[in-house]
Amino acid sequence: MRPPDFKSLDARDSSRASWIFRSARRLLLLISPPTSLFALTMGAVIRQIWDRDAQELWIYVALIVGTLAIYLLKDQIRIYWTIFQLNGPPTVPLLGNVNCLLRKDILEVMSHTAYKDYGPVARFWVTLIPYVILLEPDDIQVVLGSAKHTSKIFVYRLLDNFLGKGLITSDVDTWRTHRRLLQPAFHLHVLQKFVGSFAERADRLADRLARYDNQQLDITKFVNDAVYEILNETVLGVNVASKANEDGVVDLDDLPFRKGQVLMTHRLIRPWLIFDWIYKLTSTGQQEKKQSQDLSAACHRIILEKRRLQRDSSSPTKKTSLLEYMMETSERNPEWFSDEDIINECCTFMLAGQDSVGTATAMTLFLLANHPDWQDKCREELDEIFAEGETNRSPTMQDLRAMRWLECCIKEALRLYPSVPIFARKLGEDVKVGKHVIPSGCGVIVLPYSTHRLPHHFPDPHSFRPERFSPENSEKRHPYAYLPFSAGPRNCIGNKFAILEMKAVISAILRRYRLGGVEGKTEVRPKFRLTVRASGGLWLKISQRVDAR
Ligand code: HEM
Repeated sequence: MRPPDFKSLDARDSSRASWIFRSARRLLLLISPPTSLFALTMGAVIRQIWDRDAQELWIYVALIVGTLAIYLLKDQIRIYWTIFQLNGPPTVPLLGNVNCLLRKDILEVMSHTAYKDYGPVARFWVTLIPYVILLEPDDIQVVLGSAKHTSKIFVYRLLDNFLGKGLITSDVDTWRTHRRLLQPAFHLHVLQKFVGSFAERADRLADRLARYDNQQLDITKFVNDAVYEILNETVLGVNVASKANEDGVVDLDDLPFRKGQVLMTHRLIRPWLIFDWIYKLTSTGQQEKKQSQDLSAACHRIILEKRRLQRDSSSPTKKTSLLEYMMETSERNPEWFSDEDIINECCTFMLAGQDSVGTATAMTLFLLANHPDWQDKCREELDEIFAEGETNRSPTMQDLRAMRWLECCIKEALRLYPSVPIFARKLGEDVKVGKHVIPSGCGVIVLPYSTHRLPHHFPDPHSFRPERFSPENSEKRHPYAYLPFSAGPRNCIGNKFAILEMKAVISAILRRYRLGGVEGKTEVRPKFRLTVRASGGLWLKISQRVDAR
């Protein structure tokens, strides 16, 4: 069928068309200049078509579609333009650089060669989506330090099932509201209530180690058990002691928070699984969905039980966990914080606070075992805090805060082996870093594992030197050079919680045991995961102190 002959439109239609174009032009001039300019050009083109021969119609249609496509994709085009000017690892068709995540030496590349090979601003392709990697603290500060760049990149969506739609993965608007509501729960005066639980579970761990006196052991599992018990008590308010059998062995297997598995890399190296509707059809997808449903159901059961207890109790029950704090927040702000939000945030805390703290605590113990001078320094500090005869005294908040050398050792362990070796943001506006302008909408990756080992910020970067974190040495450092907990408005909300908890666990062990290295197992063999792991475990030898405090 022939297209209509526009020239045959009658005069009445033509004058109505002119009136419509004139009015539209006036209206557009009131809107923003670039949009108006674009729309006016398009209007002029359409007007031309209106007056043209039918044969030329298709050329104009093609021109319009092309211009429209460029206009709609202009942000993507700018991102690709920037990316092609940056260096980065060699790519593989379709996968981009995702295969790098599977390299055994990926952490070694991050810590030893990435900066030398690609410079402070590099590019990284996750399938067909390009990202910019920033390694220098000055550049990182521009992004992390600003409230304009608090969005997360799409990859975080792949964590939804595992972490729940809580603070880590939620969109900016939800995140802002929830962060404001939950921040007070992590103030020191609230954390103070958890110190008893930290100390009690740490003591139980120290008791459990007694049967390994003068033996070698992989400390990882012991520490992970203690951390899991602490989270059950402090986040969910589960009475862990009531779940111990006659031998003191705690059984928390009825709760599913330990069985979680992060399947992000599994999906990234199979790009078709990035699409939720395909992933949900696979057995892994269904398994992950079931896991997420189990976590939600467990939290829901606990909430109902707590509500029942509150109803049945004549006097107001004392809040002893983050869950109870969140229930109260929800009662006060039902329109902003629902039961579903409580469940999501509970799952997030349970999972975000598990391996991160477990790895950092085990790494610190391992490094102390292999650096006896620092172990002695920490022990002397503990001997000053706990007088003779105070062997059974649990630490108070003041005691924990007075463990300054121990804090330096924990910080140094987190510098060398940051539990979270990678995280990312999406830019909310253009950002200038060095000679490059990174366009708004582009994803930016931060690698603490690389930045923490830049020799111009941390001289002798691969050595364990906790004195770097003494107040006088820290003062001179760039505030964004050290990022184990990220930084800026979307940093780790559990930062102080984690440091206090680690101090409680490590000090309980150092008060009762001397730690030594195990021949042939004195090096950490770090493995890249969402949270760093140690391949082959973290081995040390423990012996009871005769002069325990
Ligand atoms: C050594 C222990 C820990 C380390 C190294 C660590 C590290 C981090 C890092 C790097 C982030 C930023 C992630 C990102 O931007 O994608 C983060 C966020 C977060 N962490 Fe931690 N974390 C630790 C312990 C904890 C604990 C104990 C909890 C809770 C009980 C927790 C809860 C969270 C939450 C909820 C966020 C999201 C914060 C937000 O976006 O507002 N973390 N953590």
